Amino acid sequence: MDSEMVAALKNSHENHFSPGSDGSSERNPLKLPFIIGVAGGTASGKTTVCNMIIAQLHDQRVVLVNQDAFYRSLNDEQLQKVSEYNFDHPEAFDTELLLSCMAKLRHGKAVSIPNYDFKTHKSIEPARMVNPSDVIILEGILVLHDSRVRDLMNMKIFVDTDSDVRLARRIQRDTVERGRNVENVLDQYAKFVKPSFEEFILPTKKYADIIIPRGADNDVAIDLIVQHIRTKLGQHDLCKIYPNIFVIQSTFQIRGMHTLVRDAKTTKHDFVFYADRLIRLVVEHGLGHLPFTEKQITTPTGSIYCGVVFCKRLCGVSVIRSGESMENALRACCKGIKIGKILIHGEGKHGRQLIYEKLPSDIASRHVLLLDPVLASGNSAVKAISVLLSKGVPESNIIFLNLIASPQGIHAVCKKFPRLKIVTSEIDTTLNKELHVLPGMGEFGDRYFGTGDTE
Ligand SMILES: Nc1ncnc2c1ncn2[C@@H]1O[C@H](COP(=O)(O)OP(=O)(O)O)[C@@H](O)[C@H]1O
Ligand SMILES: Nc1ccn([C@@H]2O[C@H](COP(=O)(O)O)[C@@H](O)[C@H]2O)c(=O)n1
Ligand SMILES: [Mg+2]
Repeated sequence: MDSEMVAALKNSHENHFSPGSDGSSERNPLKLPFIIGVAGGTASGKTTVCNMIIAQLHDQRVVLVNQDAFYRSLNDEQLQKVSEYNFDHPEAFDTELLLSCMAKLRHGKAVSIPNYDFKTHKSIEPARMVNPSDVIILEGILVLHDSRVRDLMNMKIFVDTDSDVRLARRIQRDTVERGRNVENVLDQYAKFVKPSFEEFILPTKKYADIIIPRGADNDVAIDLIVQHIRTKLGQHDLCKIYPNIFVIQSTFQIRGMHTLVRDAKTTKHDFVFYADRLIRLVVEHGLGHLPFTEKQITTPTGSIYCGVVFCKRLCGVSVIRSGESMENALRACCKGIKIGKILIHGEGKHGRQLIYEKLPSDIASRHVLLLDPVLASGNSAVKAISVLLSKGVPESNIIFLNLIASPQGIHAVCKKFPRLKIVTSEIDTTLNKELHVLPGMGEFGDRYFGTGDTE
């Protein structure tokens, strides 16, 4: 990943659109759209980056709103002295109109947006009708300038392209598409565009969650952004429906590890390395859901530190065989933890049978961390959980840890066991006919233990 890429993706806290449980993308009028702001200097590639994001999000309803549409039309007096007009100043835009259009779109209403003409410096007929969508991308040089506009956004992006490259592109574009000559472009650039970039646009970079160096050339950044939007849209609903599903906060580090473990070309060695890293994160996160009591200690400086101690009566239970890959991480975090095993048989939609179990005799009095890296249909998980309950483990004492979970698996487990907790690192899109998770990561056990075809 590019070292310059800043990825402080924030938790969005509102009720966004997400696909239905059947994967359809019917709009639910009660959901708010996911709003992305894309700022950056002139000709940095904002419009091009947005079009790439839209193209890649082809299964979502996405709409692009350009801040340019909200340029104030020039009057005759201003037109006579157009070379003295600063189009790069925040006042050049009708931000009140932009806010009212965004408010309507945000609440699911179609809106008419002005159609700005760069040749006549005026809005022209016909205006553009924009329909409400699941994702709204607001793009323009100053979209991160006004705090009221920024506050609407769930994700803020700054496209950061070298200024010489931008000037060269601007000359090319404005002479071809915006009716200018080279002299006009250079004069305007020196007088207004460059100083306003430094005064108003560049300072808004600090508000960005993501900075994309090299604009549209940065395929990796665009791909990661698209994946993140998909994750947000897909995940949000399930987390709202089931308060007992916990998805660890997505970061580009985590997405990078998922990219490696999901890649069919990844070698066994790398698969194990990155799967282990992800497992460790999930285990640590899962342990954070155990009950704790407060404890004060004295540090070597003689100061008091108010801390916590976690419940010690634990047991890991791995679902053979993939779940055994998670045992080491659990042992590394909880010294001497007891580990039990459950083997379930049955494939596809057919029923599941318990083949073997080896559990501590006092398991009923322990908190159980159930280990299985992939939650697919949920059939095996439901069986394994039923075995634990039959041994007297209270449902609320079970934390089910996995790396990826399908929406179907989450529905199956969370509906039946609302008091148990699931901790996972990503929620995938769906299951295929064979009930394998998509996009998934293939046969986890084969890839981890080297029993498949991969090297
Ligand atoms: N990565 C790129 N390589 C080459 N040309 C590009 C690239 N990105 C954008 N352009 C071109 O540069 C010009 C400005 O890009 P655009 O996306 O319109 O920038 P902005 O919306 O930031 O002003 C356009 O003519 C576009 O086709
Ligand atoms: N009548 C106008 C209006 C705007 N500009 C310039 O457009 C730039 C913003 O558009 P980008 O696609 O480049 O982001 C801005 O820098 C204005 O100077 C113009 O020249 N004429
Ligand atoms: Mg543009």
